Amino acid sequence: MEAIEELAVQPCTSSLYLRPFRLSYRQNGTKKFWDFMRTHDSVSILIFNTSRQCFVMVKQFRPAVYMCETERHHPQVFESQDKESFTSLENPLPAVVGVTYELCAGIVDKPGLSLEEIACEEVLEECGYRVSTAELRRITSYRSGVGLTGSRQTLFYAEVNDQMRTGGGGGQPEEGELIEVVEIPLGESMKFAYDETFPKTMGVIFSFMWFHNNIAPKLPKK
Ligand SMILES: Nc1ncnc2c1ncn2[C@@H]1O[C@H](COP(=O)(O)OP(=O)(O)O[C@H]2O[C@H](CO)[C@@H](O)[C@H](O)[C@H]2O)[C@@H](O)[C@H]1O
Ligand SMILES: [Mg+2]
Repeated sequence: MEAIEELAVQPCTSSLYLRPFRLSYRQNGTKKFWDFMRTHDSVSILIFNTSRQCFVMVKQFRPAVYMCETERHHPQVFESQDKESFTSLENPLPAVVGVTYELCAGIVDKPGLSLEEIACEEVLEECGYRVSTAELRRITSYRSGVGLTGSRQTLFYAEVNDQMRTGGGGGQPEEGELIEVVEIPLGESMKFAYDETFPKTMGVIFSFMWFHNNIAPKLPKK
């Protein structure tokens, strides 16, 4: 996962994944505008393995996170205004600065499928567990970015056990996905949640707290 080479950055002029727009409007008499992006909604799934009393999560290289870290070290990296040219990155930072811990998640980009069906596909592709839609519990949904995208993420909970594991997960190689499945033991989960040395999404922290409030009190005592 961590052999990232031949980095080059370029302005994005057209994309399947995001489209920038500017909305102009008048609010209580004041003229304003706001720049935003259209992106896909997403689903994410908190997975708890009851056989091993651990959370099943994914770890992956995130270019956006990597480039934020890169800009801190090389502030000029985004400065080129030329729409065509690539800026090659000399002496790139190690890829590990762009690797984050996340819930299993995926974008909602298949019009024929329900959120639950997409969630089950992601659990299988990314983590290797076969879960049916009836086994998912909807926790809630929220806006994952109100300033720039406004997109909605729906969070589910799934309990799995070792018998439901049908493969290693790891994402879809044909889509270029390279995902490492990681297990966080229940007993270490809140320490992990607040340990800033493990870069992670807010969904991880929120869902661990949800689990501790809603599921942990009802777990059979071991
Ligand atoms: N910007 C991009 N550039 C190039 N290729 C891209 C891309 N976005 C998606 N892809 C391609 O589409 C695939 C989609 O993967 P997933 O459906 O698992 O979404 P992901 O978990 O990355 O992000 C989803 O889930 C996370 C976690 O919640 C949300 O933050 C996020 O908005 C949502 O897209 C990627 O592997 C890649 O091939
Ligand atoms: Mg994903």
